[in-house]
Amino acid sequence: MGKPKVVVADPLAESALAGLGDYDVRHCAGKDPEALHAALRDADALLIRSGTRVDREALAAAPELRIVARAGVGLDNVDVAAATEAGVIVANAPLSNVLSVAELTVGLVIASVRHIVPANTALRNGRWERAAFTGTELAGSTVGIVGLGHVGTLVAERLAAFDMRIVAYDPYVPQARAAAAGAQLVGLDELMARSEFVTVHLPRTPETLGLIGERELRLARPTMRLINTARGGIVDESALETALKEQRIAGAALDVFEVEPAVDSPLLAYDTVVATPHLGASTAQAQDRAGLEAVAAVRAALSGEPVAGAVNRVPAR
Ligand SMILES: NC(=O)C1=CN([C@@H]2O[C@H](COP(=O)(O)OP(=O)(O)OC[C@H]3O[C@@H](n4cnc5c(N)ncnc54)[C@H](O)[C@@H]3O)[C@@H](O)[C@H]2O)C=CC1
Ligand SMILES: O=C(O)CCC(=O)C(=O)O
Repeated sequence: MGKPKVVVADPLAESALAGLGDYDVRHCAGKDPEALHAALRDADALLIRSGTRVDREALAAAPELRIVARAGVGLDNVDVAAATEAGVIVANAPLSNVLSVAELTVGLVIASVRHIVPANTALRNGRWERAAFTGTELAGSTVGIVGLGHVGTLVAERLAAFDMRIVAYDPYVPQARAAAAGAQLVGLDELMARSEFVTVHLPRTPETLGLIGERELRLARPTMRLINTARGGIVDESALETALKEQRIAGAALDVFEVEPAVDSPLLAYDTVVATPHLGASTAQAQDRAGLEAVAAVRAALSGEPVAGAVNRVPAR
């Protein structure tokens, strides 16, 4: 029997790749379905980040596959139900990068309200404009956190240190847990109406797609700034663009988009939008942790041991 075959379909930290030395490792461009399907033909394990879509077709192309290991949190790019039917373990690294996402979120809040990006652009273009870029202090303003899970809680704790009031919408979280994070649970409509900042920390599911749409944005204050470091599509981008165009909200800070790469997004045309290319997890520390956890999951699955981070149960093979 040869070495188990492990396909690496997205860029992973070197520290993680070092843990695959005793396997037959093949790299492929996971965003290209043809290349992915060809690489999966005799693969025992697949390592991915957010750039690779593991759908029913990809699973059908992988008859030997035993595990899909996601070096990160979101599993919206993996058809977990189809994997379970096919007897393939799906595992993620649920805490690996949440601190990095929370820190980027705080950065986007400040960048947005203090006009850091347009002020930088103006200065580089020879314009010393101070009055145009007057901002607002965070202290005393209200932030609405949509989704009070791992990232949402870290964001709440950090923004509380700026003396902000924290309200949160999450029907699955008990009041006591919200209170421990310094947040008051409210309904989504109340959150939209009360907040100067609304920050989204939900998984992308059929239930959350379009959760913040035209109706919700119409409840917002004209001073509201919307931050999304979770997933594109949870905020309806066309409704967001209309709200920005009509100046019904003050701005948005976006790390994620409905379609990525989002180089052609019409949202990029607005000075009131700060945008980053899905960088929430892009720190050295988060990538080391995510990659190492995903590799540990692969090693466990290929040796028939229990897989930490497995999100489904499949019969042992
Ligand atoms: N920008 C980036 O690079 C990254 C983005 N993410 C995204 O952030 C998301 C959140 O991450 P975590 O906080 O770790 O997840 P989590 O699972 O800890 O928290 C999600 C929260 O959303 C709540 N929720 C689920 N459905 C809801 C609904 N319909 N309405 C209101 N609340 C709902 C859950 O109760 C839970 O508390 C991930 O699913 C992922 O898509 C995660 C890591 C990196
Ligand atoms: O670096 C990545 O793969 C993106 C991280 C992410 O979006 C996640 O972990 O859910």
